[in-house]
Amino acid sequence: MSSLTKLLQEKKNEHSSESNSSLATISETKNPQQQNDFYSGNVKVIRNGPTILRTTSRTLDLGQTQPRRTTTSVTTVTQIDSEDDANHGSIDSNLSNNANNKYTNTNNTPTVSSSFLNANFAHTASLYTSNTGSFIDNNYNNSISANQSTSYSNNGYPIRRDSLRSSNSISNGRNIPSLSSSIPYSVPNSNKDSTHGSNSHDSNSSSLTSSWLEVYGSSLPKNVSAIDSNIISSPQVDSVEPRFVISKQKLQSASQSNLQQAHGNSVSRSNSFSSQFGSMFFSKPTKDKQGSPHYNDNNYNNNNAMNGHTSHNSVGGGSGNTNGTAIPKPTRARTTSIYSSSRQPSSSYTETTYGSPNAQYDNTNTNPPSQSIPRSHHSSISNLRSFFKKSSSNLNNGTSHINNSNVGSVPVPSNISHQSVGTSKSSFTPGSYGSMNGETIYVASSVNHNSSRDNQLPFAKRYIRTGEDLGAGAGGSVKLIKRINDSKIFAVKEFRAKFENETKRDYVKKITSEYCIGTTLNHPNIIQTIEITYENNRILQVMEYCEYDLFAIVMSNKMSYEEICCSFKQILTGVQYLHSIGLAHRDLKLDNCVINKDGIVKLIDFGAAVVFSYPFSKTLVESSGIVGSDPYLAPEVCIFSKYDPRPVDIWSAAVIFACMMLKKFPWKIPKLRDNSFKLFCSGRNCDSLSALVTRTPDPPSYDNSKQLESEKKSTSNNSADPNNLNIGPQRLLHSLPEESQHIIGKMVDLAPACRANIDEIMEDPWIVSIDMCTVVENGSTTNIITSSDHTHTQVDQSEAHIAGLEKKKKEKNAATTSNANKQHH
Ligand SMILES: Nc1ncnc2c1ncn2[C@@H]1O[C@H](COP(=O)(O)OP(=O)(O)OP(=O)(O)O)[C@@H](O)[C@H]1O
Repeated sequence: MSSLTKLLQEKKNEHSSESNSSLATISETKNPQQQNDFYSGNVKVIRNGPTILRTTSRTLDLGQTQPRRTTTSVTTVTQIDSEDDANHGSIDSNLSNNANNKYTNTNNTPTVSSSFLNANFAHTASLYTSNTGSFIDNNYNNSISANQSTSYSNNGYPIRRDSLRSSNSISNGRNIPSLSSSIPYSVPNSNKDSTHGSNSHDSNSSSLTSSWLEVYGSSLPKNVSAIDSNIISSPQVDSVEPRFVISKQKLQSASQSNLQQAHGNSVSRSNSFSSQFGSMFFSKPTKDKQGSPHYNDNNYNNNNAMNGHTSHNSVGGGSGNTNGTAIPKPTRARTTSIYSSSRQPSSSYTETTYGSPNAQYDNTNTNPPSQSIPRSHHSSISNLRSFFKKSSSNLNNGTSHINNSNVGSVPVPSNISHQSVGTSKSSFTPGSYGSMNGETIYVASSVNHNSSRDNQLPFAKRYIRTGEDLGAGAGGSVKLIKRINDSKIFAVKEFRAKFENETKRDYVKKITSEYCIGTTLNHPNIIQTIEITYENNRILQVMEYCEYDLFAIVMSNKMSYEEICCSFKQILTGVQYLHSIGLAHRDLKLDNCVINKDGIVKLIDFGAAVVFSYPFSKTLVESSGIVGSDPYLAPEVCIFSKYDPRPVDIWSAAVIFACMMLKKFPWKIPKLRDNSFKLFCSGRNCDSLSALVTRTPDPPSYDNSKQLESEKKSTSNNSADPNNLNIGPQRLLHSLPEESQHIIGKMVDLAPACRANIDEIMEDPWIVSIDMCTVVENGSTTNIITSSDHTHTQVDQSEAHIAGLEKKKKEKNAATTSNANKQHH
C-alpha cells in the first residue's frame, strides 16, 4: 500500500534535486494584472496533468455577485485537474455578504436560496456507478446537456452523474497516489513514525514552487496506483491476521456440524456473502400456484446452510407455500469478507461463479472460492457461520430472531445475542465486539421485533402502503408503510432494479453492503433497519420512520441557532459511533439526515459506507473512489485514489453545519475550478492545493512559545492574512458564529492529516457546551431527553420530505408556466 510518507519523502528528494528546474509552474500573483486573472477565474491549471477524477456538476446558481476584488497580494493555488475543469464557470456564494450574520436567532438567518434546494438534490457520486462504464458516460453526457443540472430520467429518478472519468482520462499513464492512512490521523500504524519524521514538509511547503503534479508527473513512486476504473471498494485484503486463521480441524468439525444441520442438503462452500445474495437474487424464479415467484429449493438451501440454519424447517416452508423468498442472513462477524466482498473490484471476481441463475454450490467442491480472498479467511467465516444459528426461542426474551423459514421475509441478519451464539456461554452485548474461540465477532443489536407468525406472512400481508413517497435517490425510492398488526408506521426503501449494463455482482454488492451495515448498527442517531425482504423481484428494506428530512427543516428557514447546534451535535454523535466501530459513512449530507418528531436526528443511507478498521486491528484500511456528493466532498477525495475515509466524514459534517447556518453551500465542488473553493484555498502561504492537502501536523514542541505559535498557525489554517475575509479559511469561518470557528476551521482543514478527528471535535468546548436532545435507553424503556434551550422545528408533512418539496416545486413551476402562457395569449 502506498503511503503518504513515501510520497512526501520522494517529493522532498525530487524537489531538492530539481529546486531550480522548470518545474516551478505555480507562481504568486503579486501584481494587479495577475490578480485580475486570479479573480476572473483564470486558474492556472496544469493541462497535461493526470486527471482522472471529476464529477459532473449540477447548477448551483446562488444568484450571487462575483467575489469582491481585493488589492492585497494573494497566493494562487493550483490543482491537478482535468482540462475540462478549467472551462467551468466560476461560482461564488459570496460568503462575505454574510459577514455580519451571527445567526443568534431565526430573525437574522439569511433567506434560503431557492437554488440551494436544486443543488441539494445532490445524489451520491459514484455509489451506483461502480464498474458501469457506459452508464457513467451516458449520465455524464446527460447531465452536461442539461446545463449541468440534476437530470431526471423518465421514471422520475434523478440520473446519477458519474464521478470518475473513464479510463481514457488516465491514458497518459500517470498515476494518482494514495493519500495513505499513514498520515497521523489518530490510527496508529506502521508508518506513523516515519510520517512524523516528514513534518519538514509543512514548514517547507510555502517555499515549494513546484506543483505536486510536476514533481510526480513523469515518475511516480512505484507504490502508487492509478485510478483506472470506477471502483468503490475498500482495498483488497491480501494478508490475513493470524487471529482470523482457523485450524483445519476446527473447520472440518464446523463443516460437519453444518452438514448435519443441513440434513444432506447442498451446502455452499462459497463464503462470499455477495455470492449468496447473487445466487438468490438471480436464480431463476418459478411461479408457485398463486403465481408468486419463489426460488428453487437448492438455492434456498444453500443460503440457509451458509447461515447455519437448519434446513428442515425451510424446506417444509418451501416454494409452494409462499409469495416471497427469504434473503439469507449474513454472519455478524465484522470480518473482511462480509464487507470487502461486497466491494471487491471486479478484477477479483469471476462472473460465472456466482450470481448466475444456475449457480449451485456443492459442499464437496474444493475449488478455490470465487473471490480472491485468502482461503484461511474463508475458513474463518465459514466457522463463524456455524455459530450463527437460529434461535427462535429468543423471541420471547425480546432478543433477536433469525427467520429460517422459506417465506415472506427474512429479518435482519443473524441478530446475535448472548443467547443465540452457539453454545458459548460468553456474554455478548448487542452492538459490541466479542470474541468466540479466538474469533472476533460483531454482536449486532436486535432489530426484528416481529412475531414469528407475522414473519411467515408475505410482505404485502404484513404492511400496507400509506401516503406519499418520501424520497427517491439513485439507490431506490423510499415510501411510507404501515404495519398491519400494530398500525406502526415505517419507511421502506425499495431498491432500484439492476441496470442493464451493470453486472449482477456490482448490483448485489451495493445492496448487500447497505444491508449488512444497516442491520449491524445500533445507535439512536443512526436509522434502525427493521427487516429486509425480497418479494416479487423487489428488494425492500424496512426502516424506522422519521417524520422530517433535516434538509426540509433547514429549508423551512425556521431553525434557531440552538436547534442547529443540537442537530449538528447529534450528527457528530452518530459519526462518532460509526467511527468507533470502524465504519465511515462517506456520504454525509443534509439529505442523508432525517429527524423524528422528538427532535432526534438519524443518519441514513449506508450505501457508500466502508470499513476502515477491523476489530482489534490498528491497521487502517483506506477507501478509494470519489464517493459522496459534490458540495460535501472533501478535497482529498478528488485528488487521491486512496484516502482515509474518516476525515472525509469530518469535512462533510462541517459542510452540513455551514449549510444549516448559511442556507447555502460554501462551494459547489472542492476543486479549483470552483471560484469559491479556490478563494477558500487561497492566501495560505502555499501555492499548491496538493501541498496543502498533503500537509502534516507539526510535531509537538517542548518549547512553549513554539508550541503556541504552531497552535496559532493551525487555528488560522495556515492563513497568510487572517484579516482578509475574502480569501483563505476565514472566507467561510467569519460567516459562522465565533464560538464555532475554531473547531469548524479544524474540520475543514484542507489537509486530512491536520483535520480534527471526531473525538477531538466532541471535546471542543463549544461542542461540549451544546445542549443536545438525546435518547437514553434504560432496559426496555427508551427516554427522550429534550434540551431546554430549544424546540425542534416541525413543518407540514407535505413539505417534510424531499419528495414533497420537489412536488411543490414542480407544481409551482407549472403554475408559473401556465400563468406566463396565459399572459402571452
Ligand atoms: N427512515 C426514513 N424515514 C424518513 N424518510 C426517509 C427514511 N429513509 C429515507 N428517507 C427519505 O428518502 C430519501 C432517499 O433515501 P436514501 O438516501 O436512502 O436513498 P438513496 O437512493 O440512497 O439516495 P441517494 O441518491 O442520496 O444515495 C431521503 O432523502 C429521505 O427523504
